[in-house]
Amino acid sequence: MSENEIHNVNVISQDVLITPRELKARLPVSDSAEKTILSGRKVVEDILDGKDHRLIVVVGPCSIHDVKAAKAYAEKLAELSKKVGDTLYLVMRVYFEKPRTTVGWKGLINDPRMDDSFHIEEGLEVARELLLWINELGLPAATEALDPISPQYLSDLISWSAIGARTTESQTHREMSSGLSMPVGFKNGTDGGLEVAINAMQSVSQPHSFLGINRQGQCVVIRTRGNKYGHVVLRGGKQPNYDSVNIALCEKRLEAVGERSNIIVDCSHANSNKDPSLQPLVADNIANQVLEGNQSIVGMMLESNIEAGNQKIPANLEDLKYGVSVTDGCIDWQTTEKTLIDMADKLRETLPKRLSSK
Ligand SMILES: O=C[C@H](O)[C@H](O)COP(=O)(O)O
Ligand SMILES: C=C(OP(=O)(O)O)C(=O)O
Repeated sequence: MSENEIHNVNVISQDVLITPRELKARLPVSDSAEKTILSGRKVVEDILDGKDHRLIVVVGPCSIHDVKAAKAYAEKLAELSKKVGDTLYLVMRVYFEKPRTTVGWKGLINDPRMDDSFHIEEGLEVARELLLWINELGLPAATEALDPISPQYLSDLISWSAIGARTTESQTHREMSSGLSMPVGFKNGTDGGLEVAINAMQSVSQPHSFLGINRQGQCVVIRTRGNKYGHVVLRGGKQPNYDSVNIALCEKRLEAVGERSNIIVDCSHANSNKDPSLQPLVADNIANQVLEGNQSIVGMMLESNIEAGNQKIPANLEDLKYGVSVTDGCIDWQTTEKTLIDMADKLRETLPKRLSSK
């Protein structure tokens, strides 16, 4: 029997990729980017440790598809950060990898030209260049860690990572998270199940040994220390789960397993019934819960872009509308700015007091 009959039956081809070391040598971390990354991780850790009174706000496009628009968005967010930074710590959502319910465009790394040509090496390079640029602007970056190999190429530039609702239960993602250098938020499951996120937190805080790649691109056994900065991100399921009852249930579950009560609320996805225009209402509800004395909400997430809504990827890419999401619908810039300024104004006096009573 020839080897071809039992090997790679469904594989068409394999392309050797640039190594993480080569890509990093081509696009090294500059001093100013490093400063942003170190301080970004430190502030997020301090908030999770109850040492910084601010709320973490992960805000930005559902996915990045246009680098020019992403940079224009980042410039606006960096300006806004100066206005609300005493109360809200803004981290830009820079999501390059999209987990799909069935099939669809999987993001800028997988298919940077958005034409099913899947130039993944180009995608990694474009992603790294953009992350460097955003960090050099002084804005920390957040992303979803979906592919277990891509962090070797990019995660040195990330200050906060999410594990998505579709992968929180996956052992591979928990192992990877146990070795990531930044705090990691675990979404509840798409059905609303909280246990998967609670279990994930318990798993990632422990050391793991698993298969991965090193900087030279070799297959290695990675042995990790465990990540002490896992936390829950409530994103809703069959129903929204940002209300005070669901927050209290989550607090009780965390307490029962001996985990710190740190909760980020995703105002989008099932918490807004996938209607982006509802996100400011969810954000306002969160602000009210904090005003009323909630101690465990440490942040929130908003899907926001330059323009509102979303668009299908057109056959002719020249027909793409500038600044509009090609995945989930987003709120526009004006709404984002108003939502965050209102929230900061509302919480400016309360948040520092909350810290002293924690
Ligand atoms: O945030 C993005 C989407 O909700 C997620 O990637 C699933 O998208 P889909 O259901 O359109 O595939
Ligand atoms: C896919 C996302 O969210 P979730 O995993 O909650 O569906 C996302 O935030 O882009």
